[in-house]
Amino acid sequence: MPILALNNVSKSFGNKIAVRDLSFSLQTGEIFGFLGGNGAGKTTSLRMILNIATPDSGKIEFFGKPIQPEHLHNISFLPEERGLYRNMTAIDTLVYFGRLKGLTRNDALQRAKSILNRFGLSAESQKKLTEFSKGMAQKVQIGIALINEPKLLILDEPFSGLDPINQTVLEDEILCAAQNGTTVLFSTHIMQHAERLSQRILILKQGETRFHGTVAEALRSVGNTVMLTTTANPTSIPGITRAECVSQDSSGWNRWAVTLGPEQSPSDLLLYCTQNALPLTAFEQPRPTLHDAFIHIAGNAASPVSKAA
Ligand SMILES: Nc1ncnc2c1ncn2[C@@H]1O[C@H](COP(=O)(O)OP(=O)(O)OP(=O)(O)O)[C@@H](O)[C@H]1O
Repeated sequence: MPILALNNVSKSFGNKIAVRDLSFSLQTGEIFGFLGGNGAGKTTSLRMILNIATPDSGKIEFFGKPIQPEHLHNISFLPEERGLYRNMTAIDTLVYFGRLKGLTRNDALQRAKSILNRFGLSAESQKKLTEFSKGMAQKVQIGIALINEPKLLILDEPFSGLDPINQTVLEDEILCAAQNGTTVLFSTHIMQHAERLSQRILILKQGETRFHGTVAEALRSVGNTVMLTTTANPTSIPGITRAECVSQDSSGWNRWAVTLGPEQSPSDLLLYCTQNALPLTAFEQPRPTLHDAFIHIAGNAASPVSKAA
């Protein structure tokens, strides 16, 4: 049985459809990337999952049932809008939330110390949060989400505001939690995190699901792109759907990004180039990234074959 299942969930604000017919389910221990541009509907969806906002239609179930108060001990949420009791110390804050989530005082204290240590905050454990920087306070808030070792961890933009070292610490925490059986649902604008962490992703655009599948499937959707450095204009080569001159050289050797149609392979293109004596100094096939796939899926519609600038 899935830990969480959404079926055709929709929500509007006035005339604005924030989320339309959202459906997905999460299995134990998986890391699911919930992606979309600004205003795509990610936060609204996460708020509906947590019963903070009510869907207009559709069904959301935890362990096969509508959300119940007892589920809340097994779910943690890092909201996009962070807020803490600033007059408490870091350690007291973590222990307080650990106790609220049902831990004994001793367990809460041990876990709080371990979390502060992992996030490099042991020396600051007795300092009040008023003395903390934004990023340090965010690490405490992430610690609050982790302290009960939840079955489902929901993180809204967890990497924003963290420096690169702490982003890596958080990636490791997410991977470690998943290895221990926690299911992780996280939203992000930073595709590198989603590519490294997620088994499956969902991409929203203006409330609509544009993609739902594995990272490998998303990468395949970009299609084959080949980089050519040539003095010729490749726009008329048969089988290519798009050719964009990405840099020009005064000697006439221009670099082109060429997208191949579904029937065309890079080796077909290379054969065509050699058989037709196309002057070439470079022929590269870059691996697409999730960033490329995201732009392809959630960006503007692909433009037709474009000529050199
Ligand atoms: N309380 C609200 N009242 C009116 N409109 C809202 C409200 N909350 C969200 N919206 C609208 O719903 C849409 C989705 O917003 P949401 O905050 O879910 O997007 P998001 O994907 O989390 O965006 P971002 O990445 O910028 O945080 C937006 O058009 C937003 O203006």
